Amino acid sequence: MRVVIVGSAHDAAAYGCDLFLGQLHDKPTSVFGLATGSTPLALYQALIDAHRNQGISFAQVTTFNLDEYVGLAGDHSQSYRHFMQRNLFDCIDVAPENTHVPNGMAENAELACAEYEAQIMNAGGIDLQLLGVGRNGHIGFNEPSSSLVSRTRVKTLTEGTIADNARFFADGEYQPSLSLTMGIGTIMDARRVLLIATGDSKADAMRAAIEGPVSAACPASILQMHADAIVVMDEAAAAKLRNAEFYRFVETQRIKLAAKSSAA
Ligand SMILES: N[C@@H]1[C@@H](O)[C@H](O)[C@@H](COP(=O)(O)O)O[C@@H]1O
Repeated sequence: MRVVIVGSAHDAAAYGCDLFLGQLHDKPTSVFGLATGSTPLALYQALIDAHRNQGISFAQVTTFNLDEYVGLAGDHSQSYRHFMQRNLFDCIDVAPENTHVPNGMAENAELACAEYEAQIMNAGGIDLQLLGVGRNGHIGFNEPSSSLVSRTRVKTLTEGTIADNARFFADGEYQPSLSLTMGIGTIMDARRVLLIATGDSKADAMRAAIEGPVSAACPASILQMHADAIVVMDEAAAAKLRNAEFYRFVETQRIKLAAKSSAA
């Protein structure tokens, strides 16, 4: 696991944007796994800026989102489909038919989940999966106690997650308590995983994920078992890491090595 500590949320977004653009340069038909929530917004804006100001094209890209609320149609202002259209897809040249979000209105949710898995497989798998993290260490909507080998399925949200996400819903507005989410096994199948965490509310989750045991009690800890996982966080989210200085040293050495090999 590459652990990268940067100065701010903006720096974390810039680091993530570089990884996305590097992947896109190497493979214009890249398959990207995408996340929602407030953390990815700055990264998505950086991708939009790259499209608008550098002419970066996403026309051959395919995307799969981590999750969607059960019971919200794609045009509902609080659905994750609507979030993605508003915050990324409507602002770049990705082909609408190449963007995929689990169907929160599916008559048969189990079948919809199986179809989602098949779509990911038919696309050739995910090249780069973006993750945020919940304050309890959840990834996607895989809450603590989720099987570490789970696939896309319906999951019940914890009270804490519902409370954390209530800020996006008006008083009295229906807020779902169920979701369709890629499983932890689905996420781990991605060839590379990038988790971004910012703010002090994520410090406990990051310490558990990076320095704790691999455990369903902290789903993000599974990234310790991924061959190419990168965790980028700001100082606030890194505040409780015991070995922060070592991670900083390792990253500076990695950058030097990369510079040397590119100069060779
Ligand atoms: N399903 C999403 C997760 O994918 C996201 O990582 C988490 C944290 O969101 P934020 O980035 O707003 O803290 O919120 C929700 O639970």
